[in-house]
Amino acid sequence: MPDPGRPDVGNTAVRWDRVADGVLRVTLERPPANALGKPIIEGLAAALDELDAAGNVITVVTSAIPGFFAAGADIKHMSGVDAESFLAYGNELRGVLDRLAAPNRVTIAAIDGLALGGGLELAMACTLRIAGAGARLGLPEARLGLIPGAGGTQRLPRLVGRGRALDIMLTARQVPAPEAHAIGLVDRLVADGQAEQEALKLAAELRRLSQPALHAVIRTVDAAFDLPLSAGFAYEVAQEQELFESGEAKEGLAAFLEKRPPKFV
Ligand SMILES: CCCCCCCCCCCCC[C@H](O)CC(=O)SCCNC(=O)CCNC(=O)[C@H](O)C(C)(C)COP(=O)(O)OP(=O)(O)OC[C@H]1O[C@@H](n2cnc3c(N)ncnc32)[C@H](O)[C@@H]1OP(=O)(O)O
Repeated sequence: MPDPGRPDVGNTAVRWDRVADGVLRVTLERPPANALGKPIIEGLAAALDELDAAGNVITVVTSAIPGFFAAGADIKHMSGVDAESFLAYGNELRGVLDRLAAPNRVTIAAIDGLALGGGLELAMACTLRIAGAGARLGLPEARLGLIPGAGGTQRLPRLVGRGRALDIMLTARQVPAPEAHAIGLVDRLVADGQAEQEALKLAAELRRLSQPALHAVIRTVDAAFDLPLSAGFAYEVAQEQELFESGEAKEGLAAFLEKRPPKFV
């Protein structure tokens, strides 16, 4: 289990700490708006290295900046780099978000405040999103002559459907959390300012379940978007078979019959 820490003394933009057995909190803190420049990109990469080393942890990604989850890619930096650097940093950011989205981990974005552009793309790379009632989410890249370039055009339609995704990206508007919850962009809507607390509570609940089973659920649900139905059913069966032959199902079934909590990995 990783100790509380930071990537290195020089990087204060991302820190992580264990808040319960098997639950890790990754906190973004880069004033004034958690812009996703190098400090956060590199900090997230270091936090992911720790997560990979820790194995079965549930991760909550949260912010220590009042009013912001993250305001997107760093405009101040973007306006000063050439196309090659822009592409390179974009690849770095996309790479980190793709690692975050890996199906062998459960991540929960705790959103209070603004999650815009790359900040929302970061949240959409998480397994689940919990938002406080005052949060606002959007992909306003069109205001800058850009498009969401860190997975937003692919992940948003999968969450809310083509029409709503186009509405959000074409209008570049901020979606209030209650609307985001109603359309499926946010999975749980909580009182304003309570997203992190609720995310940590959910993380502790999920950690008591079989992590291989949770990872298989994520893999199988994600496969549904890429496979024809019959192939999706076959993939589901294969995942079920693999779990049934694992120690997890044997432990889960035995624990039920013995009326005791299961001891999962
Ligand atoms: C060397 C590293 C290079 C890193 C480059 C990035 C990687 C490359 C990316 C490629 C992949 C694309 C990924 C993504 O899809 C693209 C984007 O995310 S584009 C950005 C999208 N986000 C936005 O458009 C939001 C921009 N911000 C706003 O609209 C407003 O600031 C706000 C959030 C609505 C808040 O408005 P206000 O309350 O009026 O407050 P201010 O505007 O004064 O902002 C306060 C303060 O925060 C600074 N700030 C806000 N957003 C950003 C930002 N995205 N980047 C940098 N700084 C930001 C703002 O400048 C103010 O700072 P201050 O002036 O006080 O110093």
